[in-house]
Amino acid sequence: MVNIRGMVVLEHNIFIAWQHACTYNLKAKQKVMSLSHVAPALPPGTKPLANQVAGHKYGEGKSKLGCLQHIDGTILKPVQYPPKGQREVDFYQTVFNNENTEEILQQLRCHVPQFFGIFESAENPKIKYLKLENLMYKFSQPCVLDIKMGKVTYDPEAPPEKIALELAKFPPAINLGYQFSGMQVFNPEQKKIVKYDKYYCKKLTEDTIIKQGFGKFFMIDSNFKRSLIKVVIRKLKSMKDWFLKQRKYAFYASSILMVYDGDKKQEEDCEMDYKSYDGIQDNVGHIADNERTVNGTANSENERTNVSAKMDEEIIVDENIEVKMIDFTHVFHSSEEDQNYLFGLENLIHHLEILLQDGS
Ligand SMILES: O=P(O)(O)O[C@@H]1[C@@H](OP(=O)(O)O)[C@H](OP(=O)(O)O)[C@H](O)[C@H](OP(=O)(O)O)[C@H]1OP(=O)(O)O
Ligand SMILES: Nc1ncnc2c1ncn2[C@@H]1O[C@H](COP(=O)(O)OP(=O)(O)O)[C@@H](O)[C@H]1O
Repeated sequence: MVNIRGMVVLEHNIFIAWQHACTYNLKAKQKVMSLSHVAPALPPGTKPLANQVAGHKYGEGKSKLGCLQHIDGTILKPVQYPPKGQREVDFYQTVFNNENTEEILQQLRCHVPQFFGIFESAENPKIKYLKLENLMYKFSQPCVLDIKMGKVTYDPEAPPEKIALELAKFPPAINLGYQFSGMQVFNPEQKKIVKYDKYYCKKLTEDTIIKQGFGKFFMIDSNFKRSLIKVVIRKLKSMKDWFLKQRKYAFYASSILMVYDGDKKQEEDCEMDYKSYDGIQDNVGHIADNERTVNGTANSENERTNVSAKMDEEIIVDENIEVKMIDFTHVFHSSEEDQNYLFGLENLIHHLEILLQDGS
């Protein structure tokens, strides 16, 4: 049966979007084409991504397209309308192209989810998906935080209307260089997930983001996860090192996703002496600088064993949290330092260090 009211609303929406397209650009016109009032059939072995905290969700929004989870442990992210979708496809295909031997691209791989190619299902070959590592897969109760990076979140091709929209979304981003898009935390005492949606995130300010943002994510009030925060800081510093070296890309509106298991007790005594870690990390496979004797040679076999034992401990803690860059729909080629992203990254590191100092 034809639902007249639904049809009228849909036609009205298409008309509004069409007007928008005329005043904006071709990109918006292509969006009109992808408007749909029904969710597409799910490819076999998939379901809507559970625990997704931000972005396009399956069955919702204008396109009804969203991330799916596959039983094989990957996620399928729909390729979005042009040019957004193609930019993200190009990005992953370049970074994971085994024939490309550029060191800077190979170094980027550890900071993004693994990419397993483009997927399409026989049922609906029009919809293409990026097949990606599911960063939540190994966790039984994932606590998830999506942080959108950059003081500027509109790309160089954005029309004035999109610029205005982005500036209005979260004005403190100009000073912070990042913003929370969404998060969820599992409370083990109450055995329930607490969700903080985009409306909660938009209310955060420069003054509240450390305690009401990161503090909630790491459950500062009940079970403050110091060891996890230290690992996050280290991973972010490693990301920063990559950004200081790279002159390939400018990342706009890209996110950092953090995931840990809310059901797992994070052992404080798993922590190693954090100060000694940098030396170890920079010399993987070698003896750390600060573990050497004054004449520069390693003390003894015992010390070698100590260092590798410490590294093993840290690796265990390291695996307890994922910190990866996601969402590359607004990535552009650039031969300059990405100061926009770096500014946010530096603030992020600094704010987590403050949380660590003041939190307990
Ligand atoms: O087209 P854009 O680039 O403005 O994309 C919008 C996104 O902006 P971003 O990619 O982050 O710059 C925008 O992202 P944010 O909310 O800013 O994180 C939304 O996802 C929006 O979808 P919807 O209107 O909420 O269904 C997105 O709109 P649609 O892709 O759904 O049209
Ligand atoms: N590789 C991944 N592993 C786990 N969850 C993911 C992954 N990629 C995205 N997500 C989830 O989906 C959300 C939206 O992802 P994103 O790539 O930003 O999509 P969009 O382009 O629709 O905004 C993230 O906030 C996160 O919750």
